[in-house]
Amino acid sequence: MKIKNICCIGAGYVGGPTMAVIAQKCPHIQVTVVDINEKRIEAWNDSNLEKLPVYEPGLDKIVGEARGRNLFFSTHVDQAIDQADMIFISVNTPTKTYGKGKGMAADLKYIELCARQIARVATSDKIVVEKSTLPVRTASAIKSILDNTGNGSKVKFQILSNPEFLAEGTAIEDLLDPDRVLIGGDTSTSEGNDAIESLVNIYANWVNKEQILTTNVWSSELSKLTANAFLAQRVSSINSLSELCEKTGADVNEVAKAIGMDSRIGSKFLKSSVGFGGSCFQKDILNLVYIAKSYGLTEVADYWEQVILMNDHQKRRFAHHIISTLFNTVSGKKIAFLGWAFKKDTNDTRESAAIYVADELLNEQSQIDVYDPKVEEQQMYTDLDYLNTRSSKDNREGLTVHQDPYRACENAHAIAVLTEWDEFKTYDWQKLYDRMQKPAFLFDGRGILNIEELENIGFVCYKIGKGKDL
Ligand SMILES: NC(=O)C1=CN([C@@H]2O[C@H](COP(=O)(O)OP(=O)(O)OC[C@H]3O[C@@H](n4cnc5c(N)ncnc54)[C@H](O)[C@@H]3O)[C@@H](O)[C@H]2O)C=CC1
Ligand SMILES: O=C(O)[C@H]1O[C@H](OP(=O)(O)OP(=O)(O)OC[C@H]2O[C@@H](n3ccc(=O)[nH]c3=O)[C@H](O)[C@@H]2O)[C@H](O)[C@@H](O)[C@@H]1O
Repeated sequence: MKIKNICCIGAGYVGGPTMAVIAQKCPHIQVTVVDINEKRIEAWNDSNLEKLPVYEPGLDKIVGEARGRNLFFSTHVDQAIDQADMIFISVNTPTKTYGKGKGMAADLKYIELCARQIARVATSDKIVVEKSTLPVRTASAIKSILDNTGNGSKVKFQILSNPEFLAEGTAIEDLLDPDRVLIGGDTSTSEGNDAIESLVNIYANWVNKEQILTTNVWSSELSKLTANAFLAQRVSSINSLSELCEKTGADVNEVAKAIGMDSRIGSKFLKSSVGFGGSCFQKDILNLVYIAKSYGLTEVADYWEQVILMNDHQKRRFAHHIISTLFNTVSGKKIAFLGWAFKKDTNDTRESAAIYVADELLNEQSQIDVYDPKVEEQQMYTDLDYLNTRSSKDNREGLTVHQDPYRACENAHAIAVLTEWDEFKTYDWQKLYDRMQKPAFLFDGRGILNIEELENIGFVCYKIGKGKDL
């Protein structure tokens, strides 16, 4: 089947950039991204490309090129579903906050709503593509809903799994030049194979065929959770050793380099940090743990859960190290945070380590002053309020947001680097030092600063994973 019209449900961090790239690379296909969030769609349609709801280097250029030509953003979900030959479901699949599986299982209510809506609205055959990250075997639930509700008895549906592997901050690079594209489908029927081929042909407009991998649906669904679990496990592994480095005089960056040169280990994803964040690692591992538990695989579940426990420990120990270094009290002391986003080059703050470190310090009555180049003030308060640790008013009193890093650090007792934004390395650190309380403490939670230079200025420094010479 030659695809002429694509609809994507969900205009978020995945739906927006993914569809923008498909539209740019396939000018012969009309792509409509729909969402129930009117504000988000308005922002995607804003004539000022700086106001797109997702900040990703290079995204504005691609949207600018394709929008209005063959890329559209709309709130008319039914209409877009009806007109499409292929529908991507790219809605959020957060961790459940209620009922069975609370705090672990993926909440599939948005997915189910999409499936029911597609079944209700569709008047012609459709290929439905799971783009969201889903528990293994979700496709069978989607199929059952599609076939048994709405117009399901009249129209035919094929379900594909096409998980997304982009990382935020490098989404456009990752989409334009992916390591692989994974497509799972019903390989046992000719209709299933045709559907797989239709999606392969879309990606083949810019991705080498050798990099387009086709599998059965279950392998595809499970590969996505597995990939995120492996990636997060590497971060927790190196972070666990950062603590041992600090105790023994080793330097975690040197250890990472030494092990990473072994081609069997590889050098990527070995950067020790204040803990991984982002909307997916924690949620997807918890989901994996839940699935393993539901099959009675206790050892498998416990093994992966440790990745999360290690990450929680890393965030907490960074906060506690600040407190103990500042003579065991931060009450009334000003601590400047450089960075709030969960990584550089994104405005996304979901599960960012900064939120949890701030929460611990606010519990100790610290005053926090934050500067982040891309995160908006309101977002920071929303993040803290979401934890429900204290009142909204107390969060606003405890945390002040700045547009200027030098202002944020004025009179601070300590600076903590929470995100690895490149611009932090270019600051006039002497100027920052001069404006701070003394002793001026610096806690580099990302290992990006030149500690020797800072110590020469007079800072008292801590760098994650760097032990002192014994
Ligand atoms: N953020 C990332 O970097 C990656 C995310 N993923 C996965 O992709 C999925 C989406 O993630 P994000 O884009 O980050 O989420 P998001 O929260 O940014 O976007 C999801 C959008 O779906 C919309 N939505 C929900 N239900 C809807 C409905 N019934 N009809 C229309 N719109 C609806 C929401 O309003 C929201 O704008 C998740 O399953 C996630 O695990 C996968 C790879 C990377
Ligand atoms: O499913 C998803 O959502 C995505 O999750 C991650 O992407 P993302 O969370 O956007 O960003 P990463 O670069 O993976 O970073 C995640 C967290 O780990 C931290 N990290 C990463 C690498 C590292 O060496 N050290 C480290 O602390 C980052 O600072 C960040 O907080 C995966 O890398 C993507 O392949 C996947 O598609």
